Amino acid sequence: MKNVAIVGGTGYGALELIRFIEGHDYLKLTQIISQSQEGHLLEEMYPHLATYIDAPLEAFDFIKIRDKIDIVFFATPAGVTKEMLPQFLDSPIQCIDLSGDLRLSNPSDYEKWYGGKPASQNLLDNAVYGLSEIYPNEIQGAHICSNPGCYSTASLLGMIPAVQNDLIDTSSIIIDGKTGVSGAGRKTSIMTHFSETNENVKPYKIGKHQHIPEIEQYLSKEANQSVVINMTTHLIPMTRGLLCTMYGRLNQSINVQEVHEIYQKFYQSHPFVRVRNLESYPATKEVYGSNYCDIGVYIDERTRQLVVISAIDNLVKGAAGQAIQNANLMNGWPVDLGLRQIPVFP
Ligand SMILES: NC(=O)C1=CN([C@@H]2O[C@H](COP(=O)(O)OP(=O)(O)OC[C@H]3O[C@@H](n4cnc5c(N)ncnc54)[C@H](OP(=O)(O)O)[C@@H]3O)[C@@H](O)[C@H]2O)C=CC1
Ligand SMILES: CC(=O)N[C@@H](CCC(=O)OP(=O)(O)O)C(=O)O
Repeated sequence: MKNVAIVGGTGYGALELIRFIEGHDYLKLTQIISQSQEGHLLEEMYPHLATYIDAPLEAFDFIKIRDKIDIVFFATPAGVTKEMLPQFLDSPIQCIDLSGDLRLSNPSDYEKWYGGKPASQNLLDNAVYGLSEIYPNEIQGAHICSNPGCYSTASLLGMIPAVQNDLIDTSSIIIDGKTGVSGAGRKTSIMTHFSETNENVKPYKIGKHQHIPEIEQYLSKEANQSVVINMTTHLIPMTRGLLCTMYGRLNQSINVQEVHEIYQKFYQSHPFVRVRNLESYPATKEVYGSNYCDIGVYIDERTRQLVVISAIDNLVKGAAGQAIQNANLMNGWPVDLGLRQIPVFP
């Protein structure tokens, strides 16, 4: 049994971590850390947790963590772990960061896309990128794991089989992304205000989304050449869910059956990526509350475009679920431990 702490205890990512840790055979939730609600019970804010958590929220105290915790999940906004994590470098505690602080290997990319000073090079060098299905060997035994962004997870799982198999012209990739409001976390804002989100679809962060350089970094790595993408993200009136429709121009004569077979083979040993049958395409409700990424493929014969559709729950495969999956990999446990829930439907 490993003792677990969560930092950022009152946020949405933390709530999902709690849900999965409760059902995990080898993880014991020992400490929930909150900078804003120290001393309070989580059920005061979240009555749905009544009877589950009886210990009060605690302030961050490295010494206390060092003495009793084996794994820390950081469900904090960008800007926090680059300051907090250096003190963990010399300890055996495994750290999993849900934020964007350690995802970009080039510090100048962080300054450009996130703003502010990047994490130290030492910290970046010590972190592995936690895209579970693609980098399981690097994640196994890792000390610090940087969990991917939600759009990055859906996009990379959707496009890596195509670029690794050289199916498309990598300069032609377009990603059309859509997400629900929980992607913005619990804090209130005009952006996610009910009356401005309900019955509305709005593009946001056009050309500026912080996941663009992350997707380019890992598509470039897998394609063995520099890849740039176009991605536009949209906020839609739902609570959870994220769907990316991706386009790339085919660079060879190949039919949809062959592409489908490539995708099926690519993910055959990965229980959380479900490649849909031909002519079946994923929807966010079909993965709601689960750690699945569902992928559908199509070829538009008129335009010779490969179309890949990828759906996840932003809070699960896009955040807390993948973080638990990474904890499983880091510790050599079955990858689906604590994550076997069927999606909630309807
Ligand atoms: N929501 C999503 O779908 C996804 C989120 N992520 C990332 O996961 C992380 C957590 O997201 P989410 O839970 O949705 O966000 P929330 O805003 O819901 O929660 C973040 C929590 O972090 C704590 N916090 C806020 N500011 C600070 C600070 N300056 N120092 C320390 N702690 C702070 C607060 O908890 P407290 O006051 O209790 O400490 C806050 O509730 C973020 O980096 C986010 O970008 C990644 C993928 C998807
Ligand atoms: C609706 C909304 O705002 N969604 C967020 C989701 C990204 C996220 O939370 O990821 P990181 O901050 O960890 O990169 C966004 O698009 O920025």
